[in-house]
Amino acid sequence: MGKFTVLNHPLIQHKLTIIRRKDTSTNEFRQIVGEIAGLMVYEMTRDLPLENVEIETPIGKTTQKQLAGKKPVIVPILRAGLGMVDGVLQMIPSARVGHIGMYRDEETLKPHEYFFKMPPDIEERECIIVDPMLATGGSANMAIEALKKRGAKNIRLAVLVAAPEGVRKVQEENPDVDIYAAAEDEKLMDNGYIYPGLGDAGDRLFGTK
Ligand SMILES: O=P(O)(O)OC[C@H]1O[C@H](OP(=O)(O)OP(=O)(O)O)[C@H](O)[C@@H]1O
Ligand SMILES: O=c1cc[nH]c(=O)[nH]1
Ligand SMILES: [Mg+2]
Repeated sequence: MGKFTVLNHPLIQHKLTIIRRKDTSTNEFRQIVGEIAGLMVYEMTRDLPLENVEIETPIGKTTQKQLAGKKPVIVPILRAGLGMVDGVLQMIPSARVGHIGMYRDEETLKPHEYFFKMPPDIEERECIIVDPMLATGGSANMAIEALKKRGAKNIRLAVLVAAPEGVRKVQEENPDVDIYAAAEDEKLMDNGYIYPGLGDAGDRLFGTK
């Protein structure tokens, strides 16, 4: 089964509380989602492989470390996942970005895919899916499966708020994928929102409600 890790660093927890507040402005919400995403990706990439590289400093030759292999790919699930991209790119500026467009039907809560565009060679890249909310887990599972269908082998998922139901569903259907969250909340409500959550992440990021 994939690991589920809550990244409960004090800075992450503090910032998450700010964006949960219903009075937090669109501007501040957007800014802080990016900051949390950057802190999360810093924590969740501790195990990325390194390789030796020969370099020359102004003083002399030396062997040092650099990230091994092809650049990782950040995969936001549109729309809300877009809010996490810039924060992640501040930590890994050379990462590639692939997009998966998806929305949940408000009645059935089933996800629908409407866009998919990845950089080449995703089978050789670490794929980091980003989406602020893991609710039923339907969107995350569909995104993971879409990536696997195109050959992706190393996939991890970063969400801000996870419902226990969504974590279970991803672990059951995609046991090879590790999940990282800033918080695990109490439950999923009948209407598909996470309690206490932060509301509709896409609407809060883009001011669409
Ligand atoms: O785990 P699930 O039950 O699938 O729900 C989570 C999905 O719902 C939200 O997107 P939404 O469908 O609201 O689209 P948006 O990002 O365009 O607002 C959220 O950003 C996730 O992608
Ligand atoms: O609470 C939730 C659940 C799904 N999507 C959101 O944006 N918020
Ligand atoms: Mg939404």
